[in-house]
Amino acid sequence: MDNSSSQPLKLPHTLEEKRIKALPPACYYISDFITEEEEKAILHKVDTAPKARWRQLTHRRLQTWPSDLVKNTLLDARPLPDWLEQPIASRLLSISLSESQPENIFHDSPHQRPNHVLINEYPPHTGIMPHKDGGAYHPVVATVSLGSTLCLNIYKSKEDGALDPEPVWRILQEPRSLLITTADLYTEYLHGIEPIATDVGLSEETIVNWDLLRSSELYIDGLNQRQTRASLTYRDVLKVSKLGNKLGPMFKRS
Ligand SMILES: O=C(O)CCC(=O)C(=O)O
Ligand SMILES: [Fe+2]
Repeated sequence: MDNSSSQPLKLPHTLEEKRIKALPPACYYISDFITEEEEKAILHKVDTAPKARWRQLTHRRLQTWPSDLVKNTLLDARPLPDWLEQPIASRLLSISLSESQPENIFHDSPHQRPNHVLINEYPPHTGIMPHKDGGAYHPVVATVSLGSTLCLNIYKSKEDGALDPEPVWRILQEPRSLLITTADLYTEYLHGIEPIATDVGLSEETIVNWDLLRSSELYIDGLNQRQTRASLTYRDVLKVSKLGNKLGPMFKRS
């Protein structure tokens, strides 16, 4: 493969260097987490997965690896396939929290690593309603974006429980970036993606990770024209069924 076009990755030594300071602790944004070649190879794997792997929703389609959850439980306890393990999961686990905390971001999760990947595909005009991820996962969410930039909105529930339709914060996610959200952002706030073709009003004032972007100059007109974006969401499912290992091949999906 021709690697001449790709820049070598400059990964940070610690996540702390890439913390989004305007957000409650702690969220991190690494603009160049994978190379263009790695992005291409992963997109190829996503696109060529067996048809039965896809679940088609009204607008969005998704894959789950190694499988869907049943009653918040992972029944299929097989490890992630190699193309989801390398380079993303291993790289994720190789970065320390900070100079004084050599542990990685999954060090205090039950399996000390992500055991589940959700792949979502968003053509332009496609989003995801504001939601919380719920109790099935350890509250660390690592999302790698492929193919296109788009804006993730963070919302707060009002006193009466209704959703405040104005996002409190907006995070821009570039292709090949990694976004990690944890703690309060996971449990107290909602997140969603607007079903639009162009993100508008982008600026240093409105985008909390503006200073961490790879190419903020692309958005100085305040606009981002979306292409199809795929996201890989890595999480640790708390409950893994022991029975899962014993299920016969009939129950297993390739
Ligand atoms: O695609 C994303 O970045 C968000 C996906 C998400 O929030 C979810 O699937 O729960
Ligand atoms: Fe979510």
